[in-house]
Formats: sequence, C-alpha cells, structure tokens
Amino acid sequence: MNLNEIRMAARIVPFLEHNQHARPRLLEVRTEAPRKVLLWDAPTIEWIWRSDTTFGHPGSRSMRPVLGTDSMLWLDGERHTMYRKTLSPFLNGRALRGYRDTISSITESAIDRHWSVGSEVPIAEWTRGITLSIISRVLLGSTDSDVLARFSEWMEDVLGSTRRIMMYRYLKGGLPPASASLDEALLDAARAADYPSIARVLLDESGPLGNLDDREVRDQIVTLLFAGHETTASSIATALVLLDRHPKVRAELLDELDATSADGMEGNEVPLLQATAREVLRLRPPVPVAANREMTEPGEICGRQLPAGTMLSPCPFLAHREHFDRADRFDPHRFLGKRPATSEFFPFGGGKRHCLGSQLAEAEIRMIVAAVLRRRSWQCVAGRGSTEQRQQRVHTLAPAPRVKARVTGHRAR
Ligand code: HEM
Repeated sequence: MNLNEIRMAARIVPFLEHNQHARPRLLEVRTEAPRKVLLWDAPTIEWIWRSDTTFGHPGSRSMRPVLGTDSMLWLDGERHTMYRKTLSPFLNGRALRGYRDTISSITESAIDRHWSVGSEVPIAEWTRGITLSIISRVLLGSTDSDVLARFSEWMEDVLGSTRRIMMYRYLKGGLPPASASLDEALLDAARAADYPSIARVLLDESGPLGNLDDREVRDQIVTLLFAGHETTASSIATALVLLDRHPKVRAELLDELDATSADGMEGNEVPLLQATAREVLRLRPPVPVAANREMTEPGEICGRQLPAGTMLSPCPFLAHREHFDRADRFDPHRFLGKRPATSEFFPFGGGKRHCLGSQLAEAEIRMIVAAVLRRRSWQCVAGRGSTEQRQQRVHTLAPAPRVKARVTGHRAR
C-alpha cells in the first residue's frame, strides 16, 4: 500500500494542501494496481471530460459493497445511458420546479423544530436530515421516518468515523453493507411509492429500464438516497459556517433577500445567493476528489507515461485553488455574472458522468440557506475547536459533528 494512499484516506485536507504546488499537476496516490493519480491541470481535465467515452468508469472500490454491485454509478455503455435518460427528467426542468413546495415545507418545519433561540444545532446532522427527506420524496414520493432513521443510522456506521472507515477498508475488506431487513424495508418503501416518483419508474416492468430484479432496484434506491443527500447537506452546512465567519457577505445576502420574495429556486432571481452557493462549492468542494476514470490504453499524462488500467482522478479541491485569484478567500463576488470553465471549476465532476442531481443540489443549497438567513441569526461554535473543522466521510467532507449553530435570534419573515 502506498503511503500517500493512507495519508489521503486518513487526513485528506492536509494531504492535498501539502501537495498544492506539486509540479507537474499530477499526484500518484496508489502505486500498485490499479494505479491511481490525482490531476488538476486544466487542459488535462478538459481532455478527460471530452474523451469520457474512451475511459472505464469503475467508481469507488470502497463504496461498492455499500451501494451494491448493480449501482448505476459503475454501469457503463448503453445501460448507463438508459439510466441517465430515464432519471434525468425527474431531477431537472419542470420536475425540479415541482419540488419547490417539498423543499420549502421540509425546511420550514425543520427550522421551527430545531432553531429555537438559545439552542445549539449540530449543523451537518441537521442539514443531512433535511436533504435526506427531500431526496426521499423525489425518489419514493414519501418520507417514511422509520426507514429514513434506519438508513441514517447505517450511513453513520459507514461514514461517521475515520478510524472505523480505516478499519473497515484496510482490515475487514470493505465498508459494511446494509442489513437484509433494511434492504427489504427500502424495497417495501419503493413498492409503496406514489406516482410520479423515480421508484415507480424503476419498478415499471414495461418502462425503459425493463424488468429489474430486486437487487438492482435496491442498489439504485440506496445509490440515489446516498448521492442525493450527503454532499448537498455538506454544502449547506458549510455555507452556514462560512456565512458566520463572513458577516459582510451575510449582510449583503440579507439585503438581496429582503428586497425580493424569491425563494431561491431560480438562481437568476438571487444572483448573489447563487454566486455564494458556487463559491462554497469552489472553496470547500464536498467531494474533494471527484471521479475515477480508468485508462483503457497506455498513454502520456502531464508528461508521465502511465499504463492501461491507471485510474485518473480529477481533483476539484486542488483545481479550485489553482485557477482562481486569491483562491483561499471566500469571495462570492468572483462568480457574479461569470461561469468558469468546466476544467477549472468542477464540484459536480464532468463529461458524460456529470452529476445527475447538480441542479437539484444547487436549488436546495440556495433555498435552504435563504430560509435560514431570512428566519434566524446564528453564531457557529465548536467547543474549544475551530468552526472550520471538517469530518472526512469516505469520499466527502462536511463540517465536523462538534460544529454547531447557536441560535441568537429570530428575524421577521
Ligand atoms: C452539492 C451536491 C452534490 C455534489 C457536490 C455532487 C457531486 C457529484 C460528483 C463529483 C459526481 C461524479 C461525477 C463524475 O464522475 O464525473 C456525481 C455523480 C452523481 N450524482 Fe451528484 N453531487 C451532488 C448532489 C447530487 C444530488 C442531489 C443527486 C440526486 C439524486 C446526485 C446524483 C448523482 C448521480 C446519480 C451521479 C452519477 C452520475 C453518473 O454516473 O452518470 N448528486 N455527483
């Protein structure tokens, strides 16, 4: 095992920061097969997105036992295209706007329940609760709190402690799958799903995906519940921490929100909020290493000869610090009226695997941050530690569990 691989698995942020200025912009993190390199050189990233069909997409070895062998994340070819075609209409355009009331009512009731003045809200856990309920509605048409509680408990077991993750990965041969009874409960929830929902399409034998067996349905349900809540929650929680640390930006955002009744579903109605969401994704990408692309032929990458089978991993964490002026500053204005190149800013990956839920995620970030800003004032606390502390949850980063929002006041709506 390569030392870099262990360093990255144990403490990814210091590891990446330490290597920020490495040249060429290529960092070898696994030397035995499958070899793996992180990349953040813009022309190389652009080439990867452009040539995506020529790569294999094996996904994450660590997450395979969790999400299941049939997860769409590691399908390729026709089958993968069919999944994207089938699911995309549920996560974009008119369907996306149809989730406005769902996002708003789940958020408002979560604020009413947990943000009373004087209380300390564990931000990352709180946002995970909201985003899990939202994706459950999109997927299953409902929010069965018992099943979601069991799902969250399992996720905490899988992702909630770096020491446990290291033990599962390197001593026990992989992260723990769900219990058979949780799998069954998720399948039951899918079978009980209302129309229209993603679950109904997965179960429709005459639909575009044909007759899926229970395992394949289960794998997509778990994949979408996981991919659809963990990273979005992390971004919202991070936004609340950063806004606490940057009162000027928070004041400007409040001015923008006070001058409009827009709820944030449409980014162009709240340009500074939209820019803030993007700046959060730039400075603290929830998935710091975004993708795995497997070379099918040997080739030269960033001046290094690499064999077929090498895993190329575009790294937003490093790219987002490389290609922006004064990159370590939180400055949403840099995104006002600008869209950077997808080779320089790629929190959602790219190419033909670009995140299917990016529009839903950005809408959730804007709407939930807007709702909290409009209704409460808060100050972040973290015991004696820094509110910047982050927790590494396998491939994602989120504010540490000890980071809390102390609610300091109500604002009139
Ligand atoms: C801030 C929130 C999110 C971030 C940062 C994020 C990030 C990513 C990244 C980096 C990938 C891999 C892309 C690649 O390989 O090039 C991905 C894939 C994916 N994401 Fe997201 N994601 C977010 C939210 C969501 C949401 C809300 C959903 C909703 C279901 C979702 C569903 C998916 C799916 C299905 C894929 C697999 C796409 C494919 O393989 O074709 N994500 N996401």
